[in-house]
Amino acid sequence: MGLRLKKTIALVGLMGAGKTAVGTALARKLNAPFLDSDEEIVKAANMSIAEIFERDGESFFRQKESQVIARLLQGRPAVLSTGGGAFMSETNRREISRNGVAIWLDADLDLLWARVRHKDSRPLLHTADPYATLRNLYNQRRPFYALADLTVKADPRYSVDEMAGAVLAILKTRPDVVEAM
Ligand SMILES: Nc1ncnc2c1ncn2[C@@H]1O[C@H](COP(=O)(O)OP(=O)(O)OP(=O)(O)O)[C@@H](O)[C@H]1O
Ligand SMILES: O=C(O)C1=C[C@@H](O)[C@@H](O)[C@H](O)C1
Ligand SMILES: [Mg+2]
Repeated sequence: MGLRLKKTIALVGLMGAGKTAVGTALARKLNAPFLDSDEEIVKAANMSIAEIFERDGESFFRQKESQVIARLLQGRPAVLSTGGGAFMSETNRREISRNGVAIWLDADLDLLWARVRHKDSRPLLHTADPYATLRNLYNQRRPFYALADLTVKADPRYSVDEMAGAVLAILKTRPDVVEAM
């Protein structure tokens, strides 16, 4: 039995939650397009996110991020992986709820840290104590992520594909988002 996506699913959560990895697997399961706001910004600017932060600053990045998210939400229903900070913006939250459904991939701090610690592609973690920075972001941002329509708790034992399956199981309880065909 196939499933048809009726609205765009926006995945939200901190760096390392799996928005990109799980989103890619979920889109495959739903036979839907996969979009990643970070990736779209990188393509349009022809620069990495770290380079954009360095050259133009975070607030410029946030403006571009809002524009890209608004544009991507206008297309046909898709799985949209958002940047880790996108859901902090009230404008972005409103756009997402008007046009789609937000799902928080909720991973514990230690799991997030295990996944991001060896990569230097995340400019916000270019600090003297990146673990403390991640912990601060985790504490500041959880109340905002909790505003998402749905939450899927990440289990450290899950593979990417199993986590995508857990998201799909929750989506099946939402006939306004997916329908059997
Ligand atoms: N069960 C799992 N769920 C999600 N990611 C997993 C899992 N197991 C391993 N990973 C790995 O953890 C990393 C998650 O990072 P990913 O880039 O998907 O996060 P993100 O939420 O998109 O972060 P960012 O906000 O920085 O873009 C990937 O390298 C992924 O392969
Ligand atoms: O958590 C954040 O604020 C960010 C997460 C990444 O997805 C990128 O959007 C960027 O590195 C900022
Ligand atoms: Mg990502």
